[in-house]
Amino acid sequence: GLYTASDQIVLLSQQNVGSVLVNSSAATVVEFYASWCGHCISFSPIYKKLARDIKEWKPAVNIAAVDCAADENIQICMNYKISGYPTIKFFHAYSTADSAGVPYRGFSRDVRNLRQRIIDSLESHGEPWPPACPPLEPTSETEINNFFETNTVQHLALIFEDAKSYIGREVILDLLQFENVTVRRVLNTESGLVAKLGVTEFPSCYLYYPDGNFTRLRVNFEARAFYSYALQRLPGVIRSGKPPPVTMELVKNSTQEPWRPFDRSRVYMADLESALHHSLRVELAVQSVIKGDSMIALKSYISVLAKYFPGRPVVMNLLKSLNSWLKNQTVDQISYKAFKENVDNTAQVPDAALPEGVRWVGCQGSQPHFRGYPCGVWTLFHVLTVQASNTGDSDPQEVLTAMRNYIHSFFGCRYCADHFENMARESLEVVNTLPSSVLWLWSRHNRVNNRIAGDLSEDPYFPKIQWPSPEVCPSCHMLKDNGEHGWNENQVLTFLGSYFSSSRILLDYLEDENKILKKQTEKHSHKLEDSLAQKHIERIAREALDPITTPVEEEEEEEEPQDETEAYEEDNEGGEDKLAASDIKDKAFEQTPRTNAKLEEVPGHQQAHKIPSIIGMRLKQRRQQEDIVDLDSFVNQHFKAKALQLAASSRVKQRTLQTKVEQEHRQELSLGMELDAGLGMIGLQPIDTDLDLNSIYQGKRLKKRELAGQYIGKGVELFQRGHWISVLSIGFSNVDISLCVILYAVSFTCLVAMYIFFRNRFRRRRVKIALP
Ligand SMILES: Cc1cc2nc3c(=O)[nH]c(=O)nc-3n(C[C@H](O)[C@H](O)[C@H](O)COP(=O)(O)OP(=O)(O)OC[C@H]3O[C@@H](n4cnc5c(N)ncnc54)[C@H](O)[C@@H]3O)c2cc1C
Repeated sequence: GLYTASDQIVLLSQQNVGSVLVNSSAATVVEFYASWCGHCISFSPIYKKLARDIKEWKPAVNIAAVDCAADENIQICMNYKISGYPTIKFFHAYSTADSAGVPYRGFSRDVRNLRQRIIDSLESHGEPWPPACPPLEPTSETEINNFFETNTVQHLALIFEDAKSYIGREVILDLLQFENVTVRRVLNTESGLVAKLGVTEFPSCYLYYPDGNFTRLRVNFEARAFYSYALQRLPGVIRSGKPPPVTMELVKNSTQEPWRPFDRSRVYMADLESALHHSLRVELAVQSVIKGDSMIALKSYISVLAKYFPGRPVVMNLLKSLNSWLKNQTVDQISYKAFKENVDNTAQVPDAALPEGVRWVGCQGSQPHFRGYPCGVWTLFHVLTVQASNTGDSDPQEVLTAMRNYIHSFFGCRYCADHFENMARESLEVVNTLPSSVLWLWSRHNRVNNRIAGDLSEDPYFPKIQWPSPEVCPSCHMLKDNGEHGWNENQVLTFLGSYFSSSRILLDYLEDENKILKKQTEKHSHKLEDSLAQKHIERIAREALDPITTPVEEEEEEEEPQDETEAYEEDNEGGEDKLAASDIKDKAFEQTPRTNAKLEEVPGHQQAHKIPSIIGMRLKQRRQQEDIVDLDSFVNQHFKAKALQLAASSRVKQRTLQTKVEQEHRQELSLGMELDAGLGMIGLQPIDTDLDLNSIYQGKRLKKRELAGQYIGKGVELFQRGHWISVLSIGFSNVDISLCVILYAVSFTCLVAMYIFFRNRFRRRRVKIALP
């Protein structure tokens, strides 16, 4: 069909037609159309616009449509005697089942005329007046004088106008979903009231209070949109069913974070960085492997970020290194883990980091579930479109396409993603200039605002409005010749250019760059330390898997490195050489998937592998410790022996069952069990086989490596537990063991000597007694 549910249009079908059109509390306007009909296609944008325009009238009027070209709907269209398309019919509230609706013959292709026609239809409803529809007739002085005797609302708004004007009735319906305000229309012929309030302009709007005081409503233009906007924002006026916003409560808001005061007319870098953090470290993490469309989306997203994000140098360095790494990926898929290592800058590109965690400022919500990330995404892409347009020579669709793809592939709210995709499909291709790309995103964002205004997801402190409001940008709004509200797009463009410009972005509440880098270095120190420990175990496991090409003594013969950096580098190189000789011939255990080529694009990358001195020191200590831990080596040898046995059996199995994935799984399982048994033999608890070594297992030998990895994983665990292996919590050294052996030998010799001494003595005594 030509419409979707996101168009604020009820889609009629055999299932719902009865409940929507028959005995409903709301009146319904229905378009009967055929999706193949040219007139219907060209009318559909007007009908959608009408639905958006009178969205607030919903309790009184629904907008619906039915596609008569769909087989399943033919019967509906026959029942309503539809003979041409498009046909529009009005169904009064509480219509009966035999009602055929009132046709709008020769209806206008103009939203304003259609809206007024709907008001005429509503007014033509006989008695009793439907309760869902507010009174639309003009009020009188007597009624106003007695109004507060029977009503408790805070505000009474009076719209003075002539009899032909529809503004009063439109505003009454626009305020239908709001509490604490009542709107009535007063005709210019109501001379008593006109004189009492001194009204000279028609239309004009006055607020009338219980004590008889009154004040004129100040608006930029005396028109429907301005009255409605201003009245909806009066103090105490709330959407039905929403809690009233209380400023004090917001300051002690219900989120865990302290409230950060902010200027609503500015963009905050903290929001943009928070959006990046959430997007790159949380939202993308859902896909463990990024491939196909997602890979294209990710590349274009990171590319526009690297190009246009107006970030701090430290963040820009990170985005650029990430972009070059992604660009150099020749394979059509990557693991999220590999990507994340780059986001966390494990290669330690100098002065490059993305702060971790979120600090919402302009995107703070009054409750944890409001605002935050989606607000950050919108803000981020508005900033990017404005930045791109400032460059002057970019592809007008570059940022929008990146956004479209990102939202399509990754945005967690799938419902939102589908709607956004519909909008993009509908009109993105018409964007052919940089200013039009800025305006496209602004107007589509406003469509979303219109659609979700009043939804549960709306933060009552930050209501969805058609943005920017007349207060924020008066010149963006204008009155068209027909009295309708219009946008002055040139002014809007100027406003957006300034609002989202990099020079106006506030840097308040940002984490200090040095702190971010320090935190990152500390994190990497721990990671490197762990990886060195892991390398040690890998070596043992490799020896276990292939003792012929990797002599066991090799480790003992290694020379002490000359300095800390060397120690790390030698260790790295040695590991790779030995790998080449081992049974696992290809580079299964490369520690970082990042290639050097990509780093070259980032200034100063040469220092990337320089390890912090703290790591080197720990490395030295570890080597010295190795010399005295004999029981460690005992455990390692024991493990080697066990691993050797298992590896031999795994090789045999693998040769015969190479391609049978299922059987490999079984094999892994049994190996795990055997290994657990082996660990049991050496007095350790069986350990989890769930060690996550995916990032170092690449290429076609994945399965084979996984098997080896099981051993290495176990080894790492063993190493961590057994490096200082203890019996009854006591550590033993060479000297301890030697003393034990000597003591044992001495005590054994003493016992033997005593035994011989006493035996000889007893023998001699027996000989004496036996003699006469
Ligand atoms: C692509 C996308 C699609 C979404 N679709 C849906 C959906 O279908 N349903 C749903 O419930 N939620 C949807 N959301 C979430 C929703 O739009 C809001 O982001 C969310 O409710 C938070 O609202 P907010 O009050 O922070 O303001 P947001 O709408 O997030 O706006 C953020 C900030 O941008 C500025 N702004 C507002 N309007 C405009 C504009 N027109 N142009 C430029 N700047 C503007 C304002 O300063 C505002 O504070 C979507 C989000 C995104 C990113």
